[in-house]
Amino acid sequence: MIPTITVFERSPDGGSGHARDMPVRWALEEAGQPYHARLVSFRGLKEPAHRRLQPFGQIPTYEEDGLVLFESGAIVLHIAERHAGLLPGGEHGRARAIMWIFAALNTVEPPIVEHEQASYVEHGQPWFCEERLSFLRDRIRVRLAQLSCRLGDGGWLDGAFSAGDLMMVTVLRRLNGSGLLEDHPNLAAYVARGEARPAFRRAFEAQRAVFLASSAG
Ligand SMILES: N[C@@H](CCC(=O)N[C@@H](CSCc1ccc([N+](=O)[O-])cc1)C(=O)NCC(=O)O)C(=O)O
Repeated sequence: MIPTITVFERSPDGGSGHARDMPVRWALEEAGQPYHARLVSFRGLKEPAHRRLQPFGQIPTYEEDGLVLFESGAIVLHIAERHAGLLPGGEHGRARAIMWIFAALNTVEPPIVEHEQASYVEHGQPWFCEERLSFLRDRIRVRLAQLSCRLGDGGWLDGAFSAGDLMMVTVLRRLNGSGLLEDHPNLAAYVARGEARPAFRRAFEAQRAVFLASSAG
């Protein structure tokens, strides 16, 4: 059975591939797995029909043979466990690849999202100030320096490309153009390497096509 994912009918990211259907699309493309994308409006996200799938009223969700999943990391792992190309064969390599999924979502992404929230959502709030943004950027810098040191001149985080790299590239590309990523040429090259993968390009163009169609309408 072909799985169905839910995606924004009109993504607030303007087709730049930062909404969280992107890693799911990318994983499905790496796995060579066709999928259906159900478009959900902002209003539809909050309606009972979608909340039965995703209690937080968000995308993405993943439905296949009666299974309903949410959380992009969990969906990527589910795909990776059932198709070749996203997790190494050996037990230790597999465990480390899963470790890197968590590192991306739990260690590297939080300061990035917190800085985005502060920049776009907290503007105008009494506590908003440039010092807070600067403090949050410094926290991102710490993680990027640590990751840059670990990656060194490696192609991927742990030998062959894995779901851990898919998630880490997804997280890091949110910093494209911020200057923070560019401060570490090996990280910028790592992200570009991920974005150059044919599976990434297919996923990116698919999500962008949805946005462009919504803009034409
Ligand atoms: N932990 C969940 C988080 C899912 C999530 O944040 N979904 C967001 C879209 S991706 C997050 C996102 C949104 C916008 C941009 N952007 O660049 O504009 C980037 C990422 C959503 O549905 N938001 C609607 C709502 O909460 O009402 C997961 O990983 O699946």
